[in-house]
Amino acid sequence: MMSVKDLTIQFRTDEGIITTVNEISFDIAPGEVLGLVGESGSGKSVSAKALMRLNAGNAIYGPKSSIVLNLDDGPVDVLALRREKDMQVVRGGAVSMIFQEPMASFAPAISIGDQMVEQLLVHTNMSKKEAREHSIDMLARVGISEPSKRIDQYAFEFSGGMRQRAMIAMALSTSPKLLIADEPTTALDVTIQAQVIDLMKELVDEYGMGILFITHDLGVIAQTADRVAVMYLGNVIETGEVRDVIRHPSHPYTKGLLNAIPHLHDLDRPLTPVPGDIPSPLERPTGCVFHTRCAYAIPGKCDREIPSPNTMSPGHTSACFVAKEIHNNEAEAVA
Ligand SMILES: Nc1ncnc2c1ncn2[C@@H]1O[C@H](COP(=O)(O)OP(=O)(O)OP(=O)(O)O)[C@@H](O)[C@H]1O
Repeated sequence: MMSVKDLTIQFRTDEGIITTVNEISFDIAPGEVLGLVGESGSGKSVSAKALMRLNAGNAIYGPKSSIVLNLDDGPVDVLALRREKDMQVVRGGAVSMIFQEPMASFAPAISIGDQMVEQLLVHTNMSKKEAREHSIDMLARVGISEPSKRIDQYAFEFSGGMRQRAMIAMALSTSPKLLIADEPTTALDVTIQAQVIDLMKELVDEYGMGILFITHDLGVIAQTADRVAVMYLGNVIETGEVRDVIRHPSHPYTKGLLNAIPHLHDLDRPLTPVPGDIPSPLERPTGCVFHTRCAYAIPGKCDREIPSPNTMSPGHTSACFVAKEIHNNEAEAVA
């Protein structure tokens, strides 16, 4: 449904041109949840914003980059959209986005209902009355009680969890084909986080839409996504079915992310986070971008050559020179 190929995103800055996303490719099928995971600064949000053409004006898309959204009435070449009016299809129409901070989605001085109705008037053929009824239905659908009263309230009158639900209701009210969820549960406490994740899963089943779920937390990805793409400094370094990647991580970075997650059944297990910090995009390392933090780095090779994706199993690839060894070791450890 959404197909991203060789997407490169650079920004013009005072310090020069920086590359924040480097030739990444991924597809999302209807009813599928693709998790995009990586540390802060790895390029997850700028990739997601590209799908909605929401990056700032200093963004430059590489000449080979392609983003195609397949709709019932034909494919849309997202990067070729020029007029603001044409971009509406990927901004709240066929593509919707929910954010970590729901206040970012709601204007503080306009009631939740007026905002939901306005969005429906822009993106659908509904009358005002139909739009209001549909909005009330959507609020009820996401578990907000007394929706016909609540709809006239303002975002500040809702609790954090309710605001998150209202944002999901608003994002889904236009029946998008693709929902982009950027750290939607990070700011919530764990019980509400679980409720929101369950709700999103139900809605995927019910509406058959695809979800791009962005987070730095592989634990959340394990609960939500079907497939995962792990990003590091603008590159997708490992991708595959979630279970495959979590059981047999085949890139040192993915292994590092997994080693940093506490396990409730083994609280004595030491947590070993990836050492060091992600380099600035102004100082992209040569060779494999991860070599400066990698325990497996081979001097003279990893700092010079760029590893291509290696296939570990169908659909599971890792861009690392020692991917096979890591994969096999992990397989033995699990056995
Ligand atoms: N308009 C811009 N001009 C210059 N650099 C930018 C611009 N927008 C984003 N960047 C840079 O792009 C890089 C990737 O940012 P991005 O927000 O995609 O990371 P992220 O993986 O989503 O991190 P986080 O989890 O913190 O949101 C960062 O170094 C950021 O500073």
